[in-house]
Amino acid sequence: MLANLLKSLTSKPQARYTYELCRQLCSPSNKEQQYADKSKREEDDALKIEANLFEQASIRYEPVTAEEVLRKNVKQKLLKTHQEQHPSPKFVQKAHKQFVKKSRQERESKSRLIDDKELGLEYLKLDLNDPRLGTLMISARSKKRRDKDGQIVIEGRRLILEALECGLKLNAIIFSQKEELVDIKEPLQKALQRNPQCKIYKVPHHDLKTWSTLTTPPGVMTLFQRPSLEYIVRKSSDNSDPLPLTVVCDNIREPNNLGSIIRTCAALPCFQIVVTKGCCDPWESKALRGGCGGHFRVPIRDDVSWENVPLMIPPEMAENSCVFIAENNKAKLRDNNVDAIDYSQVEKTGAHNVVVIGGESHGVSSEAYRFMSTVGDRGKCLNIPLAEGFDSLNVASALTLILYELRKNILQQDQPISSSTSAQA
Ligand SMILES: C[S@@+](CC[C@H](N)C(=O)[O-])C[C@H]1O[C@@H](n2cnc3c(N)ncnc32)[C@H](O)[C@@H]1O
Repeated sequence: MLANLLKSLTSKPQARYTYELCRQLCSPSNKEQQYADKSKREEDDALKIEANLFEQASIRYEPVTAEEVLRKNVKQKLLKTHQEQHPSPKFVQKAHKQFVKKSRQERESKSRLIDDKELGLEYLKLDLNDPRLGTLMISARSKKRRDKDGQIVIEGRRLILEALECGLKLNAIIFSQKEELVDIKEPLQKALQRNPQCKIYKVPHHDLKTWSTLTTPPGVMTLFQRPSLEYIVRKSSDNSDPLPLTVVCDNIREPNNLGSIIRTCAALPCFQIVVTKGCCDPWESKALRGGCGGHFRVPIRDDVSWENVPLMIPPEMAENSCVFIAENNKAKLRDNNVDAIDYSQVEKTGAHNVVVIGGESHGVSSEAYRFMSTVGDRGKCLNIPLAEGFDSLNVASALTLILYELRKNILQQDQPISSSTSAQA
């Protein structure tokens, strides 16, 4: 009975030690025992050497005696308990992943597919904080992912209609109130026929608020595929004859301002917009909102370095191009040793015309002045006179005035600057 009790305890290290002690005490003769111990030690040593040899080799060492198997199991059990009490970062990461996966599966099983006959749409109703919404929105909100995946976020019915009208590919519709879709259900249905993979989620308004960039988010948000430059170039020349005007945005950091600039350029319409490095992202949600659909109608060349700006001028017109800088800053004019003329006094425009507009806090850069100097006398600084005490106009307002003045000149002028005039210059 005692032997059985002791054996049952051998799985625990302390009990095993007690068992060994008892076994020694209960042994018949000390000499016999010493002999048995010696041979046991020798056997243990031999096994250890064998184990070490196997550890070095590619063959795995496996215990050969029942006692060793027992010892190995105890060791593994202790190791497991230690890992549970002091988990490694890798273990924690794996456990976290499993947890996220499990909770996602649980949520997915909870969400319901709704076939809405009134809207003629089939959508998934998601619970609060469903990770599928987060995954979708992160890809469109980060600039890096936006550039990679080419997705843009468009909020509000009016802008969504603009995008649909311009034939952009619809990738997702996220809404919180069904009423928001009633008015636009037909164009939406048409867009869905073009892309049946489009995801449609009805989400709690709180979730929509979390991902909206607007203070009062409308109840509907969409993800569209950003149109390619080639697509817009084709569309813009199909729709109307653009004026020979390129607007270069220099240091524009405010998305609302960039949006307004794009809106004006599309309204004119200009030939293209060049957004130099250092400006904000024209495809950012606020800029898109400020653009009122202008983004889908005028070609935008984004993230252009100043050394590449001259390459943006159509080559066949490069010889006969004018460069205009909108300037309000007298110190900069002095530093660059140039005079400004009144914006309404432009006498001649070129076969192509570049207008540079500066940023809210930095104004026009020195690179812009260097660029203007490359066209000699066909480069001019334009100033809009302001009342005493006023430094400047808002960038979009200043550009609008200058562009419409140049438009008047271009339309009046039948012929581009003659080569003799430019030679005289
Ligand atoms: C809001 S202003 C700020 C300029 C900046 N703080 C500076 O002083 O250089 C931004 C840009 O709008 C244009 N702008 C504003 N007011 C103007 C004016 N009165 N005449 C010509 N351009 C003007 C210029 O291109 C200017 O760089």
